[in-house]
Amino acid sequence: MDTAISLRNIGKMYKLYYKQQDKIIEAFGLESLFFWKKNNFQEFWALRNINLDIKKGERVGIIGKNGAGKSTLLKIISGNISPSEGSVYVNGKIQALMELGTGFHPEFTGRENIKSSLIYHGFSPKKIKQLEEEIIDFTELEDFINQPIKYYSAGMYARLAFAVSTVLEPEILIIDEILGAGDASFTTKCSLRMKKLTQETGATVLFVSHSMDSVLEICNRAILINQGMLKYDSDPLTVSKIYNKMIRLEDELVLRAKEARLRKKDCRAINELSNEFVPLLFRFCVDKDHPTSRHIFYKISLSCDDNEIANLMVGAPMDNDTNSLNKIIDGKGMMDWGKSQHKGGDFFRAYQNEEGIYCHAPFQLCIPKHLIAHENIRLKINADIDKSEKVHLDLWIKDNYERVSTLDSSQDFFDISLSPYISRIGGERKNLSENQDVQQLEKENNFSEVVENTDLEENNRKTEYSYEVFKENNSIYGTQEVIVKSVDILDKNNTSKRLFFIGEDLRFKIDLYAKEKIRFFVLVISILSTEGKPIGQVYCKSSDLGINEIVGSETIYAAYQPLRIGSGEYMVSIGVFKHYDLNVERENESYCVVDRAVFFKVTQPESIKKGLGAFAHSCTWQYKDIYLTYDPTDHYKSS
Ligand SMILES: Nc1ncnc2c1ncn2[C@@H]1O[C@H](COP(=O)(O)OP(=O)(O)OP(=O)(O)O)[C@@H](O)[C@H]1O
Repeated sequence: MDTAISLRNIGKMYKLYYKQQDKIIEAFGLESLFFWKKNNFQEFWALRNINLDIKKGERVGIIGKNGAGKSTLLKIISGNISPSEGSVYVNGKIQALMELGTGFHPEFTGRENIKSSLIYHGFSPKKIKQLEEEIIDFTELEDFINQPIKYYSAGMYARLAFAVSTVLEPEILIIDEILGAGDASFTTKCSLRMKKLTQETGATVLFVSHSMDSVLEICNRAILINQGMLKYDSDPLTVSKIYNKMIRLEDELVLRAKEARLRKKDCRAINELSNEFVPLLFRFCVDKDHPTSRHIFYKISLSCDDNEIANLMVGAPMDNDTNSLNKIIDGKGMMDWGKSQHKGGDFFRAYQNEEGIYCHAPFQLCIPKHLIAHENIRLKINADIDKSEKVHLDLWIKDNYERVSTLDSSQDFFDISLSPYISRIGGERKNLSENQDVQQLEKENNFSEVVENTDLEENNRKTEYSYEVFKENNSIYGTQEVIVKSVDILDKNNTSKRLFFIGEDLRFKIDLYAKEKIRFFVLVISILSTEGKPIGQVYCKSSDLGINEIVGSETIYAAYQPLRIGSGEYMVSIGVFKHYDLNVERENESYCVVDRAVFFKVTQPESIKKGLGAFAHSCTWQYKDIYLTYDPTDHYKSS
């Protein structure tokens, strides 16, 4: 039999206790105490519906964002925790290198730890002597081997743990992140050893790492775990491309969400994701207190002009993750959401009588702040509504839930315009958490992150990078006889983008507007680092473009073909000046300057592993009368 691991319908549910003492009470078996409310926890599915077969000799990389469920999966396979549902079949002796600090004694020296591990595994004294030297040799820790390992760095520890585990010739080797602590040359050494192990002894390797390079180097198969589900299973290159694309799309969304909010000189790193979104609190309810039947909900999403901007797979793992922007709110005994379920690959929950004291089934979806006033925001719901009663959809606006729609059983897909409602949230200054349910939840369940204080009015932006936005952000100055009406950043397909690769084509589209006739102006674009350091400046006179006068609207493009600046975040100032003299220090008189209020980001193509530096300069090589022009961006483009 060549199967090493087989997982069928694996799911892992953690009980999240509302109060710490509930956990302790259950752990000590004191549930019978009269004052303890039974079932005082939330069910949190960290993994669900995982089906996976791994053959002997495969080296499988497990990829996914933080909190995706990778470690939970490995712990289930290694037997550290048991699954809540499904079956695990493991064929072979497992060695698991999971967390630093496990397996070794901190007070023992490196050598003593090696010996005790080998003794534990029943090797003869002669074999121990031979393996001890082999391990020390592999770790290159000769100088430290007689020191207690409590003084070891994470990298040193990783070397020792890896070397010991691999000489034990495991049939299945599980490695979770630990090699990340080592340096690049050590990773290569480990990679070779793992390949040897799989080829010579048919060992199977499961490997978790955030480093895509290590996965590509070590593995011959990769799986992508996202929000507790197995999303892709293919060769490492394909899966790493899908993963990188997923990360890039999220990056792009954050950049766009961020851009409408950023003020002059306010160029913090993109790390406060949740600050860029407005939570919308919805609920399902019926005319009575509780539904009399079961109404099934599958997927709920928000879209803007048909682009999905938020989605919630109801019933899928982590659908009630309090750290998520989009989630159902399922306080037990408070809400009427049934348990998370799945059938034939579809996840769902029922809205049913759970005797929740709030008599409804609430959920939250987050909308990027700059889209709150958009005229085409729609809520899409896949559901199976029982015909015995109507289910209402309400949205929390000002101090109340307001009815947005009523869902009846004649359809299973609902497409509801939200714009009339959420534009009113735009005028709302109140903290959503003044909602009584949410307050109660926060109090009882520590769900403080369910809703946050959102200064909605202030973020009620019209469009991205428009004159109105610049003005509201105090990012504009000048006489305004000509104004920068809007700015967009386009790629070579004219798609609006904020995230570019070095060597890609980037074009600024600048819409100008003059109420009265203006005969001459100079357009200047200045790119700066987010610390304010000038990176590059270009300018152009209107007369050079054949513009003899401007009245009304005109569009001017500035193309960077190719973009030569290196990885990083950049801000852009765009100025329309009356004249532009490079030889004077003081600022030239301006019609309109958009000051450091347009942002974009540059990354390098994933296939390029070397750091490309701050600027992709071209150069001409010469040898005697041979001239050879080398443009690095030609190379990046083909990558
Ligand atoms: N003992 C636990 N109790 C409750 N929740 C847990 C527990 N262990 C993990 N979780 C939750 O399960 C989810 C998956 O966690 P896991 O550690 O498997 O993710 P991961 O993909 O390994 O993340 P990372 O890359 O950050 O290590 C997370 O939301 C985590 O908070």
